[in-house]
Amino acid sequence: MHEFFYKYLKLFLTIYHLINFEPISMDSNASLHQLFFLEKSSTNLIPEKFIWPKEENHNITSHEELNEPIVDLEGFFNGDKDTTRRTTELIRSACLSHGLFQVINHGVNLKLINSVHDHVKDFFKLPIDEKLRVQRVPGSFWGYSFAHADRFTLNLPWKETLSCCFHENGHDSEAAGFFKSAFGEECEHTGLIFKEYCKAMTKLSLTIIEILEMSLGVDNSYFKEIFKDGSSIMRCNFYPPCQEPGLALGTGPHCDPTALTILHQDQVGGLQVLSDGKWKSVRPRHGALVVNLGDTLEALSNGVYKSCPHRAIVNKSMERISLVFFFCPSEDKVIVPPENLVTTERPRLYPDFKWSDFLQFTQKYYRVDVSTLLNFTKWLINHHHHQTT
Ligand SMILES: C=C1C[C@]23C[C@H]1CC[C@H]2[C@]1(C)CCC[C@@](C)(C(=O)O)[C@H]1[C@@H]3C(=O)O
Ligand SMILES: O=C(O)CCC(=O)C(=O)O
Ligand SMILES: [Fe+2]
Repeated sequence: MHEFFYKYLKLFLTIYHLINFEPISMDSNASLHQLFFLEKSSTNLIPEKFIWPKEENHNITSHEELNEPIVDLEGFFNGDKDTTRRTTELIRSACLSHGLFQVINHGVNLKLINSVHDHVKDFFKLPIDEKLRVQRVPGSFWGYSFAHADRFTLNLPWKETLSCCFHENGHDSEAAGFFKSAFGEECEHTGLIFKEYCKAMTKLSLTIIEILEMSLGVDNSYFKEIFKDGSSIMRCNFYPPCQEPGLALGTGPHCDPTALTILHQDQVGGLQVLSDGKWKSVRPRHGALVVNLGDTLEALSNGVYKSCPHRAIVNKSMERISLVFFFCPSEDKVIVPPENLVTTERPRLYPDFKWSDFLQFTQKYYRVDVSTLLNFTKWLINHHHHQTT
């Protein structure tokens, strides 16, 4: 199968060459991104579709680091009052400014994290034709996607992704079944590991939600209720090396539309946050997990806490993997901030909405960026206006 594919690709390249009268070599170092999008840029080494506007990709060489808190959760888990108060304060200050912090002693087994990384790496090393067998179909969150080329035509991200969904009370073997049916019996194990990882992430997400409730003085469990029975998204990003790291982006600037994101990055680094008008790097730390707030949490807190604007840059020589867990509310719960966060000085910032509608907006009508929530709000108001007139 593998050989057949490359023969086919070579044939395709030859035909392309004949049509274009251009010297083209089957360079074994050329990345798949290069080979798949043969529209050549006249001046650059990468295809035009991967080149982002100047204002998005500037400052790539700046090495300023974000000064986010590194929060140790051990004291909280042990029920230590003083430490818990300090933890809550630390998280509050990060959420008031840019919405990102890291956690250590988070209770997630480091062996499990490494094991997911190994499986993910093996998956992305498979020949492209095998990966395409589990290609994500539009509207679904299951499967493989290559530069999102099936969804977008411009500003393509320099990455491949593998995604799945996770529902606490879902079918026991959903992920296991997906891998087994796609790659055969021996891959059932990969699915089980994914499932275990998502379970651990859900547990940690609920812990963090509890701390966020305390930090906002919200009645215990108001937020928690909204997440009961929700279906979350797990996404693995693979960023191949890129000859023009200053022109491309691995993941473009955006805020996650979801509520809470727990991210594990390898030691290569590339995650950046927009803070005080500058892109700052989030330094990879062994064993730590990066937590950031998404738009749904900003709406839930009536704008008190900030959804974190971030992106991922690419690297000239190293590949990079990040494991991202997007914690989502239950589909039909209405996102309304609790009473104590709505006052005359701070009126409602966002209208009521259901997570299912917001998710649909991001998949059908809008490409997620740093202004998704604002534009969704406008869309909702417009939509409502049309329905009532
Ligand atoms: C609801 C979602 C849309 C995206 C996947 C989940 C959570 C985050 C979103 C995303 C990852 C943010 C960056 C841009 C995006 C297009 C991507 O690079 O994958 C986003 C996802 C998407 O629309 O599929
Ligand atoms: O890979 C990263 O570090 C960031 C990925 C990201 O922001 C996302 O998948 O939403
Ligand atoms: Fe993100």
